[in-house]
Amino acid sequence: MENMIEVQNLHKEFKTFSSRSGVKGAFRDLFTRNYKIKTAVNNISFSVKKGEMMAYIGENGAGKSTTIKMLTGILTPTAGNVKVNGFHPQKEREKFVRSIGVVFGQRSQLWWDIAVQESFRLLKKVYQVSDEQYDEHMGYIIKTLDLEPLLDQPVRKLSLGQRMRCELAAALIHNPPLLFLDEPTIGLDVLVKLKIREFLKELNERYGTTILLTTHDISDIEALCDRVVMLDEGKIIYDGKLEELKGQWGEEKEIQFQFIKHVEQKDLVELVGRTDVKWKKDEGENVWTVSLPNDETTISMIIAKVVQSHPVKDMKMLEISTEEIIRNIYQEGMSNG
Ligand SMILES: Nc1ncnc2c1ncn2[C@@H]1O[C@H](COP(=O)(O)OP(=O)(O)OP(=O)(O)O)[C@@H](O)[C@H]1O
Repeated sequence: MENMIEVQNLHKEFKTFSSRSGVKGAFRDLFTRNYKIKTAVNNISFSVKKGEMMAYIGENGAGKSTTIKMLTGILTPTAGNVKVNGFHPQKEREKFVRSIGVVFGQRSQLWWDIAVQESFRLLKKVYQVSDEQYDEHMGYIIKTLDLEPLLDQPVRKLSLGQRMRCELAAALIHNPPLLFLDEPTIGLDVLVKLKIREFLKELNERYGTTILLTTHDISDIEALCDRVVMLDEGKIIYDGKLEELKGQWGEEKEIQFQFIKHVEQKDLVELVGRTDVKWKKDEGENVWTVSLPNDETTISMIIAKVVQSHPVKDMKMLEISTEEIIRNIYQEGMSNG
């Protein structure tokens, strides 16, 4: 089997009921309820190859979680077919669950009050992992994620970054060939993010683990995924390489300046005097953002000019979020779906 995930014409609708107001309304609700149909995932098809690392992105409410819930067997599709690691996630639930690992940012696999080590032992039992397998595989995971100092701590005492590393380890106890990650680096500081990315890359190389992740952090995708599937209002609007997607918006870069003193827009515009360099006022005192062509000469020229003429308190390159990519694609009318 070449594909780890096969999705055909997958569709999910939610029925949401609304209540009518007043006594009369409540009375009428007794007999007929008003309901609306919300299509969360709209007839999508895609497949993921064994060993592939794929980013599944889209704005809030695009339908990412709903898709992943169907792929992991938590939700039943309204229509369509799903095959994951050779299983039907709902029909063969028990066997299926043993073949995947899941890390959902908000939900924890670990028990709050007991030591990390104890949680690992319980999960080892649940997944029926042999001692040898555990020692070999988890020994590697614990070492690579640097968990040794955390093993005796109760989970509630861990920082977010420490907990995320433990969650990852917990999801991998049975060394599943497929890993689902929902926002694995959200809220983490840069060093922990880097560590987690490094780890996932290594895992993929060592075991050929297939990884499907959702993220709002473009650098997660850059570091890990060759392929991006982008969802909008339940439909796939892009499926391809990040490079090509970047080509559609990558010509622009944004830099944010916080000036020490008040600055007028016309001063900034005159300073640079180019039409492909645009300034906008941002929230915060004396904060301005410039968008400009993404080439090094232009960028350093503009930074030099600005800093020479207006004392700067702070300056940062803005990371482009996937939301912006999507917005840009719309604005430029480049969606190909
Ligand atoms: N149980 C539910 N009942 C009704 N509507 C739902 C339910 N779950 C999701 N939806 C709706 O389906 C749409 C897709 O939601 P989903 O959670 O899949 O989006 P998402 O892309 O994961 O967003 P986010 O990035 O915010 O997690 C949304 O409009 C949401 O309101």
